Amino acid sequence: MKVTESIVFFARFVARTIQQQHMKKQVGNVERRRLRNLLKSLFTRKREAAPSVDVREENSGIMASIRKLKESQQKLVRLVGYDSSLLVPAFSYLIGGALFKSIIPHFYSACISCVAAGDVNRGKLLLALGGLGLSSVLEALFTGLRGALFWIAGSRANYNVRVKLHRNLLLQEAAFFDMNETGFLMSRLNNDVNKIGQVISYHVNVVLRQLAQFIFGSVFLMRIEPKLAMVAFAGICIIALVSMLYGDFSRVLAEKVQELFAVSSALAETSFSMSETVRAFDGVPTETKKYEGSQYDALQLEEVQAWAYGSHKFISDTMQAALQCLLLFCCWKIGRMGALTAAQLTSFMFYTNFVLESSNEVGDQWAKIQGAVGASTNVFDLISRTPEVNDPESIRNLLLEVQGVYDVINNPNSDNVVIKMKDMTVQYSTMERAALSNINLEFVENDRVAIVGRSGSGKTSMLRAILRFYDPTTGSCSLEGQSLKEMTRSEIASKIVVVEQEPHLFPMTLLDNVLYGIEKDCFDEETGEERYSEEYREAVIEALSLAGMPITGENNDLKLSLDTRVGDGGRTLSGGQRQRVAIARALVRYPSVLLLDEPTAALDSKSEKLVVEALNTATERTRCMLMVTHRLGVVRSLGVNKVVVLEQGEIVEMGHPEDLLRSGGVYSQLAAEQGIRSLGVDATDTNGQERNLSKPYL
Ligand SMILES: Nc1ncnc2c1ncn2[C@@H]1O[C@H](COP(=O)(O)OP(=O)(O)OP(=O)(O)O)[C@@H](O)[C@H]1O
Repeated sequence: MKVTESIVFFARFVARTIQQQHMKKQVGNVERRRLRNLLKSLFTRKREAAPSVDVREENSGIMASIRKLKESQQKLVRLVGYDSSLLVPAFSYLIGGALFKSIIPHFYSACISCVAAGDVNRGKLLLALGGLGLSSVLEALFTGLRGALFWIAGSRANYNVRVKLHRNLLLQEAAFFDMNETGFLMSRLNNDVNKIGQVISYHVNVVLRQLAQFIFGSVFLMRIEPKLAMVAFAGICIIALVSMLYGDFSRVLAEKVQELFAVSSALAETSFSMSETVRAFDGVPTETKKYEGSQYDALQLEEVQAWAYGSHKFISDTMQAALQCLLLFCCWKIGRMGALTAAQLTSFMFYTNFVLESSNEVGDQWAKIQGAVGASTNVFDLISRTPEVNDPESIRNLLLEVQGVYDVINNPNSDNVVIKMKDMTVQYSTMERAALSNINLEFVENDRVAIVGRSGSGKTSMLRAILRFYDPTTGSCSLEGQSLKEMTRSEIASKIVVVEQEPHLFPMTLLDNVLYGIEKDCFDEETGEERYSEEYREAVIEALSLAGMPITGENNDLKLSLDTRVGDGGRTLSGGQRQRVAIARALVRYPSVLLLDEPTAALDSKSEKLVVEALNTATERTRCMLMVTHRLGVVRSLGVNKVVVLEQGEIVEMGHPEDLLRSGGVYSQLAAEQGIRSLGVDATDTNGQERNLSKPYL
């Protein structure tokens, strides 16, 4: 029985092993195919992207590499904004260090000759030893200084490029962020910029040093034996050619690897930011698979990079060794003819090695620089990208002021108009149908407007157009008589404040959140940091109190203070509390326009009551309030006097809410679905607004 069990067990084991081997083979085949496709796509895409023959010729080969490197260097120098106080000493130490390093073999070979020949002249040996010691110390000193300065240069490059990139990314239009995920941009900001710093602090530093050493070494070689030196240079040129070809290949691969890392980091960022949804829907395997897939692609290409490096190293080292043998053979022949002394031959071989090592290092670093050039291309493109929605130029501002004066003279009533949309169409580039079509609207002083409509009708798009997150495709949108296109971001932000459905707070104090965007006006001598003055602090205390979130007195249940930190996204506060902080943010600013985006949608009835009260207070401080909402109950509680009903991006109804309720149109239909009926009051009655406010929400 035991024997049969063992046989069955063994048979099962063999079967399982065969099955596993088969599966492994299949996976291996799939992986190989995947890698092949990856590489194929890499180079076919490169070919597809290649334009006409002439241009292709221009863009291929070593000259193109040099040109690309030159362009990148020029951009880099412009971007990092170095001044001579750093560059001049750095390069001086570099040249000094290289010079002393190239003198060392001279004294070294002199010492060896004295020792090998058993020279009795003590002075000669001491001179050689002294020269060796002095040049070694000076070389070490210059190397240290050069290393430190290039390190600083690399760090400054990182700092400057990163700050400029961060700023330019934040300046991009909203549509840019629809197309580029946060993680993708984060990868550009961190990984790619790091590569640039590394190139300057290390690779460029090494290449320049080796290049200088190569030049000084070559001078010594030429002095000793010009004909032999020419043979050495010919060999070095061939090795350099191989290195350059490898450098070109390395750049293409590095570009792709950085791209894959950026994709991968976008995936990670999304999965972290949606961690609760991932957990709730047991999405860990899905997210892991996606992340693993993108990392795996990068890993495969990195392995290709490693093999390419290994092959290059093998080829160039072998060629170098062959060249050394050839040179030794030539030295032997020349030595036999008595054309060179033993000391000269020793010196020549030292310098040959010296020059070969330098050229080898240049070849090695060249490939790494090329790799970093690949990574930096994307960074430069992002830094130089001009946003499609941007501030007007100063000259246009001037023209506009003239136009503004003209408008005021010709249209004296325009003062009263706060927001005006004229034939405004908003179309997202990724959508075929316009989100808003041919909108004509005017909101005047004291208007309290509700924009309603079914999901996807274009309500949020209207708010975005007013905030100038997107420019109208045709037509215009103006604020207080001035086209939004002619206003700077800071002008718009000083006049329009938005309270979102789920306001995002920064992981800072309550004070900093309420005053976000307002510059600190005092300097704290104790801490040496900037801070807000007492007036600002008092304004925030008042705003928080008016927003229904007092931080002083008995009603401060949560024991909050201005310096309480609210955590990431404001997670230490409830939805209603976050909403009230956002309202306080609006209250301190006294904006011309208050925009509300579903302000009470995420709240329970108790919080809603508090938030509505706070919103009414905030609305009193503005010229005009505009609200997007699905919950029509809030239309009454906020005393809305004008409702705009949208359907498929067009205005289908507009008027006083009570009129619309009675008219039996789309609005009354939407209201009926929520159990809201007409109050039966005369909507044209000027006191109607106050009466409605005292009514319950629904
Ligand atoms: N960033 C965007 N890129 C492309 N299309 C968009 C974008 N935002 C909205 N849209 C499209 O524009 C149309 C209007 O969307 P919008 O968000 O303005 O509607 P909404 O009335 O606010 O909807 P909801 O009430 O569901 O929030 C929709 O068809 C939507 O798919």
